[in-house]
Order: sequence, then C-alpha cells, then structure tokens
Amino acid sequence: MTQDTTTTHASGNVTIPVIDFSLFASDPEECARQVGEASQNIGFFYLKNHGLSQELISRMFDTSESFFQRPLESKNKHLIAPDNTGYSPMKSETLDPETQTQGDLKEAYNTRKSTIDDDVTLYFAQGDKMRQAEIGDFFKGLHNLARSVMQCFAIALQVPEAAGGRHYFDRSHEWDAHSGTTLRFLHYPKQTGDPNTPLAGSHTDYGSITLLMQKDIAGLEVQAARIHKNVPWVAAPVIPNTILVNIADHLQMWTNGLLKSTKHRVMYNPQQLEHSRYSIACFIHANDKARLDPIPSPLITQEMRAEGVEFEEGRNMTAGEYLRWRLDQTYKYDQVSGTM
Ligand SMILES: O=C(O)CCC(=O)C(=O)O
Ligand SMILES: [Fe+2]
Repeated sequence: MTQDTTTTHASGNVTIPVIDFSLFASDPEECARQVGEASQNIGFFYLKNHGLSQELISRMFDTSESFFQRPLESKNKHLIAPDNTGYSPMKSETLDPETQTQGDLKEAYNTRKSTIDDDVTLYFAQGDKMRQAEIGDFFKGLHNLARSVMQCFAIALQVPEAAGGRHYFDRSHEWDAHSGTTLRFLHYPKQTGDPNTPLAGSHTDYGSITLLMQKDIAGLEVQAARIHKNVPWVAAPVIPNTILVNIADHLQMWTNGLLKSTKHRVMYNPQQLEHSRYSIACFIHANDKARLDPIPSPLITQEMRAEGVEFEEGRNMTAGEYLRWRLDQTYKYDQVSGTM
C-alpha cells in the first residue's frame, strides 16, 4: 500500500478522490470501500452529495466575512481562551513551531458544542439569535455527517459486530458528551505573500477527522504520504459543492497507522493580492474520556504499531488529554496580544 503511494507520487499523478456520499444510503459497503481506500492512501477525500445545504454553507461564509471585517478591538473582546473558544488573531497560532519563523498569517474564531448556545457563539453571530441558531444547526449537521463517515471506517476496518460493528465509533463521538470537537471559521486576509512562507504551517489535525469547506480561493496543500520524507505537496483545490475530509491523529493511533493522519498546510495564492481567503473547519474529536489504543479490527496488528510511532506519546493519553497537549505546543495564551 505504502509502496504504491510512493510510486504514484513519482509519476506526479496523485489526486485527492471525490466520493459520491449518496452511496452511503444506497450501497454502504461500496461507500466504505472508497472511504477506506482514500484513508489508507492520501488520507484526504472530497465528499459530494454530502447532504448539507449549500445555501446554509454560503450563509456561514457570509457570517464569517462580516465578523472578520469588524475592527480588531471588537474582535479582541472574545480572545481565544485555553478552552479553545473565541478569537485568535493574526500570528497567534504557529502550527509548525519547529520550522516557522513567524505565526500563521490567519485569524480565526472557534466555538464548541458546549458553547454553541453561549455568548461566545452569539458574539460571532454579531448578536443575531437567528444566526446563532443557524450556526448550531450547521455544526450539528457536520457532526452527523462525520458520524456517517465514521460508520464507513468501521465497515472498512471490519469491526466485529460484538464490538459495535459499523456503529463502533458512535459511542465515542456523541454530540452530548464533552469533547474537543470544534467549529472554526478561518480568514486569511489579502496580502502580498511570499510564495514560500506558509500562511498556516504544516501540521496534522488533532482529532478523529476534519471536515473542511474552502471558499473561492485555493491554498491548501497536502503531503501525500506522511511517513515518507520528501514527497511532493499536492494541491487540494476548491471543488464546488463538496466537503473535504481528512484523517486526523486519533484515527492514526486507533489503526496503528493503517489510516493516515496526513500533513497539510496553507500556502499563499496570488489571488490573495485582491481577495481574502475564507475556510471553515469542523474538527471532530472523540469524547474526552476515549482512549487512543488500537481498535478491534482484524486488519490492525501489533506489528503495525511502528507506523503510528510518531504519535506514540499520545498513546497513554485520553482524547481530552491529547488535545490539551497538542494545543499547548502551538499557542501561547498569555502572549495572545490581538495585534495585527
Ligand atoms: O484553511 C484551510 O484550508 C485549512 C486549515 C487547517 O488545516 C486547520 O485549521 O487545521
Ligand atoms: Fe488542519
């Protein structure tokens, strides 16, 4: 599998597959096969016919745009807190602290399941309760979609019926349980960027999967085979009416590396001379108490454990502890100054 991936790369043919998610209802086995294959290779796939309304997604981008246009003093009123909610200003997060010389050239606003009815979300909705409710519906819609995608993983990984079968991941990804699941609105302002300086440094995501929507302007790049060094970066273009899904760290740990938590970054796009780039990411995390040990699957063996070695340190943590550990490496909360 790994060898194939590398070979494909050498010929420069790597693309991120587009999967028709209406298959999930009509032929779940086939859908799971396609999701499983993409997850073992590039670790990224687009979903079309994902069931979320495109109008709702567009309204979310409108809300985001009007929030980020507000003056900095106003955005700073809900500065990002250690619970990972609120506003993170330009350069306050450094996703790749080992190589970046400055923080990411983006600003963001985060809300969580537990804060969806609170001031944190109302502030982002600019005091409009209808918009706040819509953000809640959107978040729940994404969470449901993620649970369906995770049913595909359980089918593809042949989780035994006695362990939960296709519903294996449901219990560890409940809407009502406390988890690190976060809805994040991102803005990469217009700029004369240096094409070699990332706007968001190379990283993996810290949860189970991430659902991403990009508006109009591309910039996301994906490292096709994370366990090989020096593989080229592949562009993840904007494909209208799709949601991009990527595998994140929990799944790499749960599968001893069979599924790949793929590195990605955001690079400067010349269109940003004239236009801001907006994206929305929904980071799906297992319930805080979930453990990150290998899951019951005949496809996952102890010998494969070396594949997940990069995450070995996370193995003795719960999902909640792992998130805390990763966030503490990329943020310095006491230094979030709110300056551009
Ligand atoms: O903005 C994007 O396209 C990707 C953002 C991302 O990877 C992240 O916030 O983890
Ligand atoms: Fe990411």
